Amino acid sequence: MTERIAIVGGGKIGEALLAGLIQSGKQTKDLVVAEKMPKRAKEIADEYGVLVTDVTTAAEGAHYVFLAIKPDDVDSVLRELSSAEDAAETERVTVTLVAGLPLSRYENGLQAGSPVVRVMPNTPMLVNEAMSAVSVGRYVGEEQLDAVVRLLETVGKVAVVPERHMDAVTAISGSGPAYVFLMAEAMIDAGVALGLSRVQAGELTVQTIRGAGLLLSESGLSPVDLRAAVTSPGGTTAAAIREFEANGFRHGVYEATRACAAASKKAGHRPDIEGLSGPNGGRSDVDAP
Ligand SMILES: NC(=O)C1=CN([C@@H]2O[C@H](COP(=O)(O)OP(=O)(O)OC[C@H]3O[C@@H](n4cnc5c(N)ncnc54)[C@H](OP(=O)(O)O)[C@@H]3O)[C@@H](O)[C@H]2O)C=CC1
Ligand SMILES: O=C(O)[C@@H]1CCC=N1
Repeated sequence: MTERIAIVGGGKIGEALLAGLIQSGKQTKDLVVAEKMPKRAKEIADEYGVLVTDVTTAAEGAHYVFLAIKPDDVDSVLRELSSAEDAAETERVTVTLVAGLPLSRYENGLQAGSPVVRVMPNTPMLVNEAMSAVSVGRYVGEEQLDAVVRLLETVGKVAVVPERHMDAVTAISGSGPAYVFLMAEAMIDAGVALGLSRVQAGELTVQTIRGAGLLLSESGLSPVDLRAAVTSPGGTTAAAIREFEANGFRHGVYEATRACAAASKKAGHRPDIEGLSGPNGGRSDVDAP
């Protein structure tokens, strides 16, 4: 039997998931998207040839419902999903991609005993190169977890992590692509400042990041060894690295990822979001403030 997958939210990450699943061979008839913005709904339907509809219709008969919505939209979607609990024999697994919000939040919002998996993916999913970290809710069976992991593996790599690590994961792999793109932007601007054309600086930068990424993932060598191999004694790279260090590059990365993890943790604490209770906003995996 083919498995039907619903994606609620056709934004950036919802589209990345949809595109990745289609590229990996999923049939469009087994995919459905719920998107509330009419313009965006039409774009998704035209581009990918999938049914784009409302949450209730999308969830009907779906084996997996992926939530790719912003935290503020979660409560209303959970209410819709809960009241739309279908009569089908298949048990639906809810897979949330939302940053910050704990599993308990969904388990409390859906019907009692609903299986929920929390995932922190990233946008390279668009080209089947995602890094997805997965935490498992308490009502998820082994087969259900295996099935979600298999689905996510069609669009990249998957790691299963304890939920208490999700804020850190968000700071490294969830938001991580943005740091790399920021580095690319800065290198292109720097190339222009050194007299290269923007097009040429772009080509040099993109291929350098691509090549360095492949070397890092395929050579089996550590970043320390790979950097040392570029850094000839008394040479040009050493001059550049000295400036990076003097300008606090490493410190900047520590501080930026700390701020990111804190923002993720804060999302799980927000008292203004209904349904949260207790000092940890319903979370059992964080220390009381
Ligand atoms: N972007 C990324 O790299 C990553 C994002 N995430 C998580 O994914 C989630 C979505 O992020 P992102 O894709 O960037 O955000 P977007 O704003 O691009 O996408 C969210 C989409 O969901 C739509 N939506 C909201 N409520 C409903 C509803 N009830 N029914 C149907 N559609 C709805 C929104 O419509 P409207 O605009 O009209 O509200 C919007 O189009 C966030 O929670 C984020 O934490 C996780 C990992 C990486
Ligand atoms: O910026 C955000 O909130 C989302 C979560 C991880 C990446 N993007």
